[in-house]
Amino acid sequence: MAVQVGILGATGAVGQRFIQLLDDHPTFEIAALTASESSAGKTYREAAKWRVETQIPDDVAEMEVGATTPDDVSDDVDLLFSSLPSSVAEEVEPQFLEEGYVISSNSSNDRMADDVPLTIPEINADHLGLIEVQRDNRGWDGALIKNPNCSTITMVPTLAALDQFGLERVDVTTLQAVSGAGYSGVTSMEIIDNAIPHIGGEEPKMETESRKLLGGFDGSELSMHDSTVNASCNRIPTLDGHLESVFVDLAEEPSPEEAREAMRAFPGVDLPSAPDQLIHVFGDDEPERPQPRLDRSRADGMQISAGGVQSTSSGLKYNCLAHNTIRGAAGASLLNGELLVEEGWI
Ligand SMILES: NC(=O)C1=CN([C@@H]2O[C@H](COP(=O)(O)OP(=O)(O)OC[C@H]3O[C@@H](n4cnc5c(N)ncnc54)[C@H](OP(=O)(O)O)[C@@H]3O)[C@@H](O)[C@H]2O)C=CC1
Ligand SMILES: N[C@@H](CC(=O)OP(=O)(O)O)C(=O)O
Repeated sequence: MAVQVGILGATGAVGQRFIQLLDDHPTFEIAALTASESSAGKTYREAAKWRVETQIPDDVAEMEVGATTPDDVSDDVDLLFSSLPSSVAEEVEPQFLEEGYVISSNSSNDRMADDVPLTIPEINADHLGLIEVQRDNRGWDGALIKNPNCSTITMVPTLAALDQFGLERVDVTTLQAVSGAGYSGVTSMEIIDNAIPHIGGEEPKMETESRKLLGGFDGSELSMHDSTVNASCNRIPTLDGHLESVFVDLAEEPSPEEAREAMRAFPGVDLPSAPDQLIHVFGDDEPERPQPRLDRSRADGMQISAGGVQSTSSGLKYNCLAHNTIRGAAGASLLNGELLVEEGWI
């Protein structure tokens, strides 16, 4: 039977991606859409300024948008996807959790909380065990699970693949697409013919979230991975797709080909929205790849790409890329929702 899902913040940039990705989903059926008070009571077609390249599915277009309160969401909804501004999510998500809802959230609040699973299914599905700890700590009947920041999720699968060689230090510089800032985040006058070498709050997120994702879980407590991570985050005038230049120090000295093979061989998961191969790796015959325009839509935007792998004096350097609003946002929450179903939490 279909799992009934709701989307909190359904009219926004990430909310629209949820609707696109949930169209014809084999397990999930959209049963509730919420947004701010100014959208509540309107049909989705009236409320959303639709900007995704595919059309609004007809059944969704005519659904009524509710306010973002538990009273406006039916008890029949089994799973909520959350794409609210984090300041709003911080206030509203606990109201739903107290009512027993399970939330797969893309918002950044609570990502680093000790009792909140921050999960990429291919990397650390075992961290879902924290839900028991969370329920004990907070007295919620529901459960809160987060996916990481879009720049973090672009890099972490490659780091997870290289950790078999003893990951000690990471230095990363990002080239991030404008869609990450939302539709009104950077103006055309600011970004055309330009690059902005600062994205507020982004660097600490990459430096901490990646160590939580790569860390261990002993059944009751998380431990952070003991590498050092330094990030420099930059906005450039691409629309979608974050490209990152990564330098890693490793305890061992794998050749570039061994590193490429480790990334290629990194296992995927058997979930409906997961790519068959998590990381697409370009060989040294294509040193100019990955590129945002050419590679962001691999496996419907769910695959990570890597290339340009070369040795350095202390390890390796390479480039990686992911679609920031799909693998980096709505697709990441969707995959976590599929994991919650697969593991019996819903
Ligand atoms: N864009 C991206 O690439 C990424 C975004 N994120 C995160 O995802 C979240 C959503 O981002 P994005 O979709 O770009 O944001 P948008 O501003 O495009 O959308 C925000 C959504 O939240 C709703 N909303 C705003 N204020 C309230 C409120 N007070 N009460 C209830 N609902 C409200 C809006 O409804 P209404 O239309 O009625 O105003 C809209 O549906 C953010 O936390 C962001 O940081 C994370 C990773 C990547
Ligand atoms: N800050 C990211 C997008 C984002 O909203 O991240 P987070 O989910 O950590 O708030 C970007 O600018 O590309």
